[in-house]
Amino acid sequence: MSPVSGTVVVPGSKSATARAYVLAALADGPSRLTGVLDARDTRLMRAALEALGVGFRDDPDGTVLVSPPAAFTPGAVEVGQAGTIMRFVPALAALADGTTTFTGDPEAEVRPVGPLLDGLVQAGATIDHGGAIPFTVHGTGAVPGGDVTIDASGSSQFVSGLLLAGARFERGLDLRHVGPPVPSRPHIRLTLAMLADRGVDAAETGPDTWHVAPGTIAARDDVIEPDLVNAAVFLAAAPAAGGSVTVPWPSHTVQASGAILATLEALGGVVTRTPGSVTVTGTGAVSGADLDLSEASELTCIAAALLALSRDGGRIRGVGHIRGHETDRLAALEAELGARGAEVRQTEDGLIVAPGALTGGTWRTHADHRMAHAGAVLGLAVPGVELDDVGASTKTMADFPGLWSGLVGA
Ligand SMILES: O=C(O)C1=C[C@@H](OP(=O)(O)O)[C@@H](O)[C@H](O)C1
Ligand SMILES: C=C(OP(=O)(O)O)C(=O)O
Repeated sequence: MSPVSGTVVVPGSKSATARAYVLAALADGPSRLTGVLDARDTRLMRAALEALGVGFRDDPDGTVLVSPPAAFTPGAVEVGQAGTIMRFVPALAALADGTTTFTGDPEAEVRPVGPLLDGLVQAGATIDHGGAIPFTVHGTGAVPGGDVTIDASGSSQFVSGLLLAGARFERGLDLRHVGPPVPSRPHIRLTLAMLADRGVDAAETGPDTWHVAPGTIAARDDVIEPDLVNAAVFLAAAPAAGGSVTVPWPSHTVQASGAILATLEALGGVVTRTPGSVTVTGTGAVSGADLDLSEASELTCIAAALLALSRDGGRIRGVGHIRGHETDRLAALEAELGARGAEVRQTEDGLIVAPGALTGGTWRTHADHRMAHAGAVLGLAVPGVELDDVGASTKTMADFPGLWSGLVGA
């Protein structure tokens, strides 16, 4: 593989777009959003909110005007595979007067959602559920709120899903987590930051407790940052193939910027920052590493692919909960990297990756966008790796193949 060289403009953040749509739907007036992600997850989020009575208007300048309804209407919500929809929208359905059903892809039906729904029930909502999709929310037009205790070790989105709507509960929300550590903490910080931007009095009040005061959520025009996790896929091409990749990168962000860049650096990338961009340079020699990805578990798939390309291999810790992501990512990585010749073993909270003589062949994406990214990264250094379904990448990027071939030229 010849070295890569180029700049990639990555679309808007999935996580920020989902929050901006939900908060605009809950707000006290219309919000204009710029730079939103247009991919499967966010299209389905719009459709879900539309089903609850929220208005969307796409303007010619690319901005989206979101108009909240006077009161949410009940409807049918299709989540696809999106954790953000299955965990963020139920609270809004509980604020509607009537019954809302939630259905999704077969892969979504094995993703955990029980603690979030139990939390809403503790807040006074009525929900029929068996801990997973499909489930039914019987809204009464109001949620009493108050004290809620859940185990959010399965997903930070259980916390975010309650915090986002907590101000609209009659008594607000006092949320406590009890259980093993909550993963993906930067995503909770993103939730709190976006609530603060909208005038909501919401804060982490202790290591595992959060308070949201009751009140209005102010409408706000907002500009969505690029998706830094998706940017990492392109940056990872530099250590995998050698060369240099630049992406626009906000100077100040509450996305997991530090964890993402530290991970790429640990794997052999040389990171250079300028105001507004990041460049990663590599030699094609990937470094072995022992990585704690509990703050940035979405990086696991590309990190495991890079470790398989390294001379010494390494370990990934702190990501046991990703067995409940779009697929069981630890099992999928063990299977696909193993099939290509790496020695990969699951641990309780991650993976041990020992390099082997890697060979080409079919890389199954397991209907998971981040598995598609991992296969693409691996294929830069291993001839003949073929993804069975690059279409899985449309979950969070409408045109990953176009952006990828624009960078790597194939
Ligand atoms: O709130 C969010 O936008 C997200 C939170 C994280 O979920 P987990 O806490 O389940 O890892 C992350 O992995 C997911 O891609 C997006
Ligand atoms: C886990 C992910 O997504 P979701 O928002 O569906 O949980 C992900 O994008 O890696």
